[in-house]
This record gives sequence, structure tokens and C-alpha cells, in this order.
Amino acid sequence: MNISYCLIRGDVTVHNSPYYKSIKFSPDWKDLDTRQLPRWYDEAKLGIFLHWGVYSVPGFSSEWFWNNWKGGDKNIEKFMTQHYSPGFTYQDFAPMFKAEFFDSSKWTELFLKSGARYVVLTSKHHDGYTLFPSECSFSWNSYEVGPKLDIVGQLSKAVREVGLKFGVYHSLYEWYNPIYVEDKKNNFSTHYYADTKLWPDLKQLINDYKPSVLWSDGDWEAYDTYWKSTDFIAWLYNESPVKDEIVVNDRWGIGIPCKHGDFYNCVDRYNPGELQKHKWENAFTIDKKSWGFRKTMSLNDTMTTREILYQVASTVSCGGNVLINIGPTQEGTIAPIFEERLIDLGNWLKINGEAIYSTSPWLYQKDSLNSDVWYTCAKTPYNSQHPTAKPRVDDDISGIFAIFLSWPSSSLLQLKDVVSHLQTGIYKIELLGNKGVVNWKIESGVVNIELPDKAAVVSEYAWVLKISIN
Ligand SMILES: C[C@@H]1O[C@@H](Oc2ccc([N+](=O)[O-])cc2)[C@@H](O)[C@H](O)[C@@H]1O
Repeated sequence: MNISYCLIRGDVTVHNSPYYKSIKFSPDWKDLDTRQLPRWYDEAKLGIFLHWGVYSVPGFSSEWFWNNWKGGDKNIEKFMTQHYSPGFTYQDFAPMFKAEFFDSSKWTELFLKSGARYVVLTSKHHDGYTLFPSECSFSWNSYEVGPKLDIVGQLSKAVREVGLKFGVYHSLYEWYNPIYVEDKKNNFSTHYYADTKLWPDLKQLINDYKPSVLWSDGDWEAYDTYWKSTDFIAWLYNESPVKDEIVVNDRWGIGIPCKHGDFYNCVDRYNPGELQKHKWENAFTIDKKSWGFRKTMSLNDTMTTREILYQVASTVSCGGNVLINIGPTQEGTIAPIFEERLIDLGNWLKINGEAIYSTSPWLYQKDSLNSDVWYTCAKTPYNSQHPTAKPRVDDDISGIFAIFLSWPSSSLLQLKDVVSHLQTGIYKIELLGNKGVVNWKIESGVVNIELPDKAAVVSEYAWVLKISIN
């Protein structure tokens, strides 16, 4: 019997379809867009984003420190004249980036506790400094200057050892790379930088570290034709050692974001609040003012656990993944406030993860009566013989989840959108983490759900009702 509706969109299907093996993608968006999203990514739902590099040393302003400084930011100028000798350059911060307490297994222990399923590290930000021994970044990489470590190498290994997926952030442009600046001066009619720096770096990253995510950024000054994005992605999908596994985002040149890529980031903190046709990801940073570590960060600048859970619930409900950013310190430690937020999230997921991991958007996203309630549903087993392009709206599902972010007064929760899917005697409703079922009845088109006493409930910040067949 069809108990309800669970949307499974064509673009959120697995990769091992019988058609897949024979496909060679041609280097144009039309063809690249036909690729099916590797299943692991949709199922994972949550990732951790790490912004770490030379900018973590001043730990001031943001990861845009260098550019803001050169752009005449008065606060940075004052900071530099007060605390550093005249002539001190941004490059001079690099030897101070020692990462002396960096312990990849400590980090991965925390990532595991957070409940995230993938980790994305800045392999190179806009300053061009790489966290791996780039063959094209002489004396401007973490192996030669600063930590003297192949950080991408160490972290990728540690992350995989604990069973998580590893991905890299990579900035296409470099603010002050003379070869890039030259191409830019030529209105991008020359490709010196793209040919001699960008492509070799990207190939090295993919071949040596085999990342599962390539999170591209810094695309906005030039068209994809300058970056040769489609050639690169075709190589990734057709020939690279991660061709079945890799997912890429949408920052591949002017006009590309929100249009092409395995998943869309669109703008930072993108959270449209309604179901999207294409897989997307909501990337946000716990320190609301910076992606990189800021020494002046105060508690007020950080997202609360409840705010983070709001992002998780609303995003997953609308078909997105969540990528939560933290900036490690120059010493290689992770600030206890980030640690606490991530552990809170993980503890919440231990109880309520069933409503998040491997779920699908349901027929409704936000309840039309109670806007603090977001729905997800448990997926039907995926049929690899039938990768559908359109939503299937008649699948049997094993559960609908209603995630609510505020506890109702008098412990009576009212929902509207599940009414037509509930039949007395057939359905039960449980509050995840609490034994037994809760009582409910339908009155004038609304379900009234009697929650237990809040003091007796294990979860904090947000709660999940699971609706399933008795
Ligand atoms: C994750 C972030 O990505 C970029 O910032 C952006 C990029 C694109 C948009 N956008 O499209 O709105 C906004 C901020 C970077 O400049 C920033 O430092 C950080 O790494």
C-alpha cells in the first residue's frame, strides 16, 4: 500500500546505473549536466569546511586579510604599523604558520563526533599558498614554508581512516600571481596562468590525493572558457582516478554558479527555503564574520547550536547538503567554541540522525501552519535499473519526519500538512530518543500531537517526530 509520498529526484540518484559505465562526457555543460550525482554525496548530508592558511597567522579581519590590506583597509593598516616592523609583508607571515599542535587524528576525532560525513579543506585560497607541495608553487606552500608538512596529504589520510570522505576547496584565481595578473591585463585572451599553473595544480591535487569533493571558488573574474572548466570537468568525469566518486560545485566561471555543476552553492549561506530541482549545498561559517580564524571573535559572533540546527533542518528538507565551516588556528588547534558547537550537533544527530542521513525531501518542506517545522522522509530503496528524471510521487516510504525547532507551549504540537497522510489506527507517531508513542488526533483539519513533558525529553534545541505505519 502506498502510505505516502516521498520525492526522489532524478538528479539525486546513484551512479552505478547500467548506462553509466559506457558514458564519455564531452567537454560542454549540456553533456556534463547529464551526469548523475554520486549517491554518497546526497546521502551524507553534512560536511565540515576548513579554512586554514597564512591568513590564520594574523587572524585578523578575515581570510581576505591580504587583499583588504592592499585595498587600503584602515584597521589592517593600523594593526600592521602598530605590531609589525615597516616593510613586513604578507609573505612574512608564512614562516610563522607553524601548525605546531596540528594533530590530524585529534581533528578527525572531532569531525567524527560532529556527525559530519565529509570534510573539505582549503588546498589553496586566493592568496595562492597551497597546503600541499604544489609542483608549481615554489616557496609558497606548506611543505616548504611554515609547517613543513603536506597538510592535504596528512589530513586526507586521517579523514579516510575514520571512514569519512575527503574533499578539497580550491581557488581558481590568485589575487597577485604575476602570471594570472598578466592574463587579466590581456583581458583573458592569453591562458598562461590557466595552462602553466592552474591545470597542473588541479591535476596534481586530483591524482595525488583523490578527493571526493572538488569545491571550486574564485571563478568570478573570468569566463569558464578562460579557466577551461568544461575540459577539466570532462577529464574528471571520464578519466580521473576519482571519476565515479567526485562531486564538483558550481563556481566555474562568470554566469556558471547556480546553473552547472554536480551541486550548486549559488551564493554563500544560500538557503532558499523551498525544494530545489537540482542538488545544492548550504555553505556557512560558525564565525559569522569570517571563514578563516579570527583572534577577536567573540561568542556573539558565532552561530548558536539552535541556529546551526535550523540550517540543517531547513536545508536537508529542501534537498540540500550542509557544509559547516570552522577556521583552525595558526597553531593547528580548533577553538573550544567550535568544538562545542560541533559536538552539540553530533549529540543531536545521535538521537535524531534518522531524520537527516540518507533522507529525501518529502511532498511538503515547511509546515503551512507551523513554520518552525521542517519535513524529510525516509527513502525507498533505490532502483538502479530505473534512474528517473522526474519526481516519483507514489513511492512507499517507511517514515515521514517532522523536525521542529521550538517546543510548543502546553506541549501541544499542531501540524497541517501531514493530515491527509494520517489514518487513525494505521499510523503511529514517535518522538525520536523517547520510548513509546505519542497520542494524536485530527481536529478541524489539523493534527494535534501531545508531546511528553519537556523536562523528560532527551534532545535539546530541536526535536523530531517520526510518523510511520503501526
Ligand atoms: C567560502 C568563501 O568563498 C568565497 O567567497 C564568496 C564566494 C562567492 C560568493 N557569492 O557567490 O555570493 C560569496 C562569497 C571566498 O572569497 C571566501 O573567502 C570563502 O572562501
